[in-house]
Amino acid sequence: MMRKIPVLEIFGPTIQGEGMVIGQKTMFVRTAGCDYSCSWCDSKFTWDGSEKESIQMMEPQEIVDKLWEMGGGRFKHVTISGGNPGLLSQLDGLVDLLHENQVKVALETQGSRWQEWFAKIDDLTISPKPPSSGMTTNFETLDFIIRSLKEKQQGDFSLKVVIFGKEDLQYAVNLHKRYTDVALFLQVGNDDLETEEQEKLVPYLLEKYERLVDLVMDHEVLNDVRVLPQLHTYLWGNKRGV
Ligand SMILES: C[S@@+](CC[C@H](N)C(=O)[O-])C[C@H]1O[C@@H](n2cnc3c(N)ncnc32)[C@H](O)[C@@H]1O
Ligand SMILES: Nc1nc2[nH]cc(C(=O)O)c2c(=O)[nH]1
Ligand code: SF4
Ligand SMILES: [Mg+2]
Repeated sequence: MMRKIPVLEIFGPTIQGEGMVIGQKTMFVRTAGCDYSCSWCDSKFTWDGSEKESIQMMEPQEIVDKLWEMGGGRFKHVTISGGNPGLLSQLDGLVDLLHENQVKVALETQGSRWQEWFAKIDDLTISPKPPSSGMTTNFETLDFIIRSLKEKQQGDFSLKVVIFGKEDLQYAVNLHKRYTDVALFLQVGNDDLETEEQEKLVPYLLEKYERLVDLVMDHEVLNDVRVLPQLHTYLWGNKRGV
């Protein structure tokens, strides 16, 4: 019997608000559970136990049925995020099933675990965590993942680092030097995860975006990077399921 997938949210269609395919119309499947506990995680509910009761154990076909129920004929792209979907070997079946239905598949993961099914992902974002997260990168594992992707990956992949300050930027610089030929995206960190006052959040985050752009413009190593905001926060603030 196929192992079921722990799912916390299925939503969309919406736009991918981050990274390598920003703006892409997509559905989201958010899995439960993470091996990290980033201080600024905007999806803590996936791993802090607060929504344990809402986790649904689903077969790939049930997830596909739900996607079609919600998205109808209005999507061709599904993003799997979490939590860390990279913990779940059983996502292999979901990726295949989506491809059989002519749907492209993206993945958001932090690069702490490898799964063979990563090689089949169309748009794969690896987002290693900088010092502000409180997490430590295992570079042996990350080297293995990047090497495996270079050898096997059928789609595109990129690195994305969330930046909260100068130490994080230095981490991104070191990452860029280590993996020079992998596309690198720098993303503005959101440290106001609680506010519902979107009219205040947007100018606050825009200001942070400008500061990050300034820092990157002045940097001699960061000459081939893309600097992005989390676009969805500009539209919907800290709202969930968008
Ligand atoms: C919630 S995580 C889930 C996927 C995976 N665990 C990871 O971290 O890549 C999705 C993306 O949101 C980013 N993210 C989480 N909290 C954030 C915050 N407060 N500000 C900006 N980006 C954040 C993560 O770095 C990651 O790139
Ligand atoms: N619109 C939208 N774009 C996103 N990009 C990455 C997200 C995530 O939480 O993984 C996310 C999300 O939750 N919503
Ligand atoms: S790795 Fe991703 S989901 Fe896990 S705690 Fe960090 S930001 Fe949150
Ligand atoms: Mg998010």
